[in-house]
Amino acid sequence: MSWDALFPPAVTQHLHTWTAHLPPTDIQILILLSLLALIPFLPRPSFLRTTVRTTSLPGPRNTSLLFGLYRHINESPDPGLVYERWAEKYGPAYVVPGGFGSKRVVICDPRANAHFYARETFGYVQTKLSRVFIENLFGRGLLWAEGESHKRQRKALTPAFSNAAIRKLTTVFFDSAYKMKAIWDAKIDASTTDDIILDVQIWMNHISLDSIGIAGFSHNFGALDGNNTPVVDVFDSFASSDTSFLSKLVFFLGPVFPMLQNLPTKQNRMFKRLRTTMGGIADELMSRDRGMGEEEGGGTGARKEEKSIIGLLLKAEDKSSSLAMTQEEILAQVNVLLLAGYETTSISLTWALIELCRRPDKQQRLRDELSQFSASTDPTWEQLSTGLPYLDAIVQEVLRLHPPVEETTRVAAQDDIIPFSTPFSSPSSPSGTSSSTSLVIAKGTIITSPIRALNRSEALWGPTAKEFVPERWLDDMGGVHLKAKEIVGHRHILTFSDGPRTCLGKGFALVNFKATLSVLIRNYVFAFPGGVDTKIEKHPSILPRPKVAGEVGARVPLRVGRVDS
Ligand code: HEM
Repeated sequence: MSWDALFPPAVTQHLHTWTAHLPPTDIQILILLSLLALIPFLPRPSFLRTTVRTTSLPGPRNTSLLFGLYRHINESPDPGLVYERWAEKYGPAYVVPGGFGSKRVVICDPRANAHFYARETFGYVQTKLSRVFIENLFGRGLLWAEGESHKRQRKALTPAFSNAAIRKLTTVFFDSAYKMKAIWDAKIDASTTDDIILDVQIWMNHISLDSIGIAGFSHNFGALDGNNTPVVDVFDSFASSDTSFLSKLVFFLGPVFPMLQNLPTKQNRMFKRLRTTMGGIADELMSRDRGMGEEEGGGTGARKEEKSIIGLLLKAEDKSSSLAMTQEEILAQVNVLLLAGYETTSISLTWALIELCRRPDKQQRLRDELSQFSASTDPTWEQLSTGLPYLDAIVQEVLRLHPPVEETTRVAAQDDIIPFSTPFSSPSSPSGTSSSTSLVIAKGTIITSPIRALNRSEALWGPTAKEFVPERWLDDMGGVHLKAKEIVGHRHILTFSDGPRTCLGKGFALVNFKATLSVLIRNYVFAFPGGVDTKIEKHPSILPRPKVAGEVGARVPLRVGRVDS
């Protein structure tokens, strides 16, 4: 079969160039895709048609039939900037074309975003692609569930994330940080120089995995001890990217053909390995604590700590409870909590160290604030939460500039009208372009909230929006920019998203982040071996990670020396 039968000459020329480099299996997959590609152009059956039409919106022109502009966005060094520039050109609502005639509406207005997030899980739900992806990666747990099922699962887990529960975990976070300190100290002692070079990204991975393991599941993965357990291996392997043509194809065509997520690409095989490994761990953790409860009369062990994550999961096995979960849901929660907690925390800590290397003056100011604690005392939960304004400002600024989850994409489960505070333009009116503050959304429309763009928008945060300025969170700088106050997420940033799906582990993450960073900055001085202007690039992984330009893999080597050396 020839491409020429399917596509016009301009397209076939591109396809011939590509396929010349592809093995036969990839060609077969491309042929299959081409046939599937015709589906969107077939007339839709009447029962799928809706009488409501999404307001027609302006937007960038499509440049690729196969990938639309999704590849352009994803492969850009700063996808947030791409969205921001389009917002400046087309207004706070615009359409971005995807592959094969698909498209999504991007909303860049604070009020529109508040409305969108508030309606998550009922009005706006995971796209088919996300559901396949989430199911492959985590299973059918909290992240996969919608509506009432999501509500029930979330209610069952919420007590583990109360302030009282997190306060008790503070010592766990410090214990992990001191364990890492002991290892680093030994390395420095063994070195002939005063400082050593460490790839901090891998260390932040290991401390994040150990902290969530112990705090959430009373399980020590031993990543800091150098254990090469399967789970550590699998997590580490995420930092290596899969840049094969097939993987790219699957990634970019996924929005149109979600089932492609099931093809055996390197990344999908990695996800499968993770699921199998995690399934084994989840089973082991649950049966260990289930056994403990039975042996000790059901009133001890994990059951005694009923408000811990594992305690609540065990409780959810009780079928008579209104918050009962199926075994599949319970195992999926273990995956969600481990992966959601590990990946995001590790990326944020790495970015914090990068920003503090770029600005040694700010690193020193943080150290000065922390100098009120002697070698044998650490900040309490209260101090970490509200008593250390510069630490808080640093953490908040890192989360604003580098949100690990860069956007939220959902599909409208019902027709809706999204209110805007700033009028957007629509070319649909009979008299030409009109402006409006009500965006009509038809069921089935895909919507994107560009988190990174909103967190770093000059229109919202002022001229220093792209700079690392922790002082903006302090009163002496007059606080957050007036316009940014219209954003309703956690302290006017959307890093933890918002609404019914807002990050469940936010309190856990913030205290862990602050406890770990406080130990690191009190004890070590960090610097780029290549100087403050060292270039940082994006490294594709489950979530994009930072890397020092020129390094192989997601490596961030930093010079680490003792504070008093
Ligand atoms: C800096 C650290 C973190 C960031 C930036 C972050 C961010 C987010 C975001 C943006 C979402 C929404 C995802 C979506 O709707 O698609 C989310 C959900 C979630 N996060 Fe986090 N997260 C962090 C740490 C954690 C930690 C440490 C845990 C657990 C220990 C956790 C548990 C969860 C869970 C369970 C959900 C799903 C909530 C739901 O669907 O109802 N997160 N997180």
